[in-house]
Amino acid sequence: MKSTFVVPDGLEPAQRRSDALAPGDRMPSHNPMCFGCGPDAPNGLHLDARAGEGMAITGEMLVEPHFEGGPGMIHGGILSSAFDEIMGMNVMLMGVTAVTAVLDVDFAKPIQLGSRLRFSTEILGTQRRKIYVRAVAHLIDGDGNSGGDTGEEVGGAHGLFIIVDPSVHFRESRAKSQFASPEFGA
Ligand SMILES: CCCCCCCCCC(=O)SCCNC(=O)CCNC(=O)[C@H](O)C(C)(C)COP(=O)(O)OP(=O)(O)OC[C@H]1O[C@@H](n2cnc3c(N)ncnc32)[C@H](O)[C@@H]1OP(=O)(O)O
Repeated sequence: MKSTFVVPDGLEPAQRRSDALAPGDRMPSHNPMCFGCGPDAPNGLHLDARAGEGMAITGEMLVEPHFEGGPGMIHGGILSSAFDEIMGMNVMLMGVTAVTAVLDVDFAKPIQLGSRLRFSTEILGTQRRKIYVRAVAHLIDGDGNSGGDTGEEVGGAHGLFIIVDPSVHFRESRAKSQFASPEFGA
């Protein structure tokens, strides 16, 4: 992966919450209207994420016709959103609420509409409230085999996430959401 993002030395290892999902379990959406993972978001990415081993998760996404940027190609903002979402879901393995402070994307190869993408992401470590995450995206084989990262690597990303108190961070915005959850102070 080509990147200028700097991951500091000496990170603390991230801790998986004791009741985290088992490897292979589907990661629940944190908000049904979320553009990235929400099942009810009408034009959303509908990322399907699964818990992995250790501090890793995976996800899959179909590149829909309405994700178009250049003719026949994925829009760069869509791929960025997918990386943001899948890395944000990765952080949920820790049982904390964190928001993206920095997103660094390597658009390694053009991605055509109709492709299926497989994302693999892992938490690299933490430093105080900061969580460092890395992800890659591969094409899933044309035969529909999604069992591994066997297709071409088409992108990569790093994310810096900052742990927040959800009852404070979403205090003013939550009234604008169709989704009300006690976790977000509703
Ligand atoms: C609800 C669950 C969601 C789960 C999945 C969601 C997936 C999608 C995730 C998103 O897209 S979230 C939406 C996009 N992100 C935002 O809207 C965040 C907007 N920014 C903020 O709200 C604040 O800037 C932020 C909470 C990120 C930081 O503000 P704070 O005042 O809480 O942090 P502070 O300034 O005290 O900095 C804490 C540490 O982070 C560092 N930091 C903060 N922003 C940084 C930055 N931009 N670059 C580098 N470092 C940064 C800062 O230097 C410091 O490091 P040290 O511990 O070493 O002192």
